Amino acid sequence: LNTKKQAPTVNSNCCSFEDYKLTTEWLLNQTSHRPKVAVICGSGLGLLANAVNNRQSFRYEDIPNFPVSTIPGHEGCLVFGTIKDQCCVFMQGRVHLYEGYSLCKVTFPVRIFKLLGVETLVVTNASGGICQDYKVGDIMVIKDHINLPGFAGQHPLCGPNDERFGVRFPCMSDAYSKDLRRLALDISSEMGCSDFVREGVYCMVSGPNFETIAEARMLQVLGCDAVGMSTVPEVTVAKHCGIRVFGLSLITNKVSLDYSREEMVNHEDVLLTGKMRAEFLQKLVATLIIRCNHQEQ
Ligand SMILES: O=P(O)(O)O[C@@H]1C[C@H](O)[C@@H](CO)O1
Ligand code: HPA
Repeated sequence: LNTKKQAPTVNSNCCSFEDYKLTTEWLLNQTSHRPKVAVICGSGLGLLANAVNNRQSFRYEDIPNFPVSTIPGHEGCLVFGTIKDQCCVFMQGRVHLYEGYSLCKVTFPVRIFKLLGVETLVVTNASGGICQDYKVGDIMVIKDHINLPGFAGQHPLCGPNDERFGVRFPCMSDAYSKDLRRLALDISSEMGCSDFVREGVYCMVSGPNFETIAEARMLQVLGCDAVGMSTVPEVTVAKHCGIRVFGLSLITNKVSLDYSREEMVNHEDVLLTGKMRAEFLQKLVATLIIRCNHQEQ
């Protein structure tokens, strides 16, 4: 009698191991770069990849199985190259749940990075500041996150677990590397920029609308310092498969917590703030990449 339980077919597990393998092999055949660090660039932050030398770039639509960005500020290019002697790969733009992608597709690139041999993932995003001390243009080193869609079952690891990537019940209490957080704060201080670099908790909402005031107040009570529409699924999948994670969130707007406030947030302003902090962010990420291997894992 076969007692092995039949795994349910669920939407969230739309990619098979063969899909991941096919994409990885395609990339390995196209490039001789073998990155150890991957960077995901958030809204308006694709210019972080400008630090890369010996570039080789692929459009997402040309990579088999790769999800394609549909949002302005997400160029949709996978850029391989080097920063000093560190081989790295940058995603210029990501895809989001609200674009209609399953979380399996949203996190597809992370598992490709794993199979390519990536050991460290740097995630970046644009977010709204909930913490009252935060100002537009501040950079928040992500200390921890709240997976709000995950509470409602929108979780990238729902569905049959593939042990080739990780365990069924991964620990998330140390999702963001303490060593890399400390390194980023040291680099910021060396650059004389500590006054606008903070550490805090990022909360993911599904979007695409920005928060109502009542929702923003609820997030404040929950302990969120910043709110955005990405990152958490990628971090969860990276941590599941043993990739070390570091996260940066650019505060592009202050979230309204007050009914008398008349400012309205929009995506164009989010992208503009990215441009304002481009130079600093690029230097911070590049220096972190150069120095990250000298840190304990
Ligand atoms: O990809 P990220 O999280 O940086 O994008 C943020 C959240 C929304 O996608 C968009 C709103 O302006 O920017
Ligand atoms: O205020 C925001 N809310 C959610 N996502 C965001 N991304 C940039 N700003 C915001």
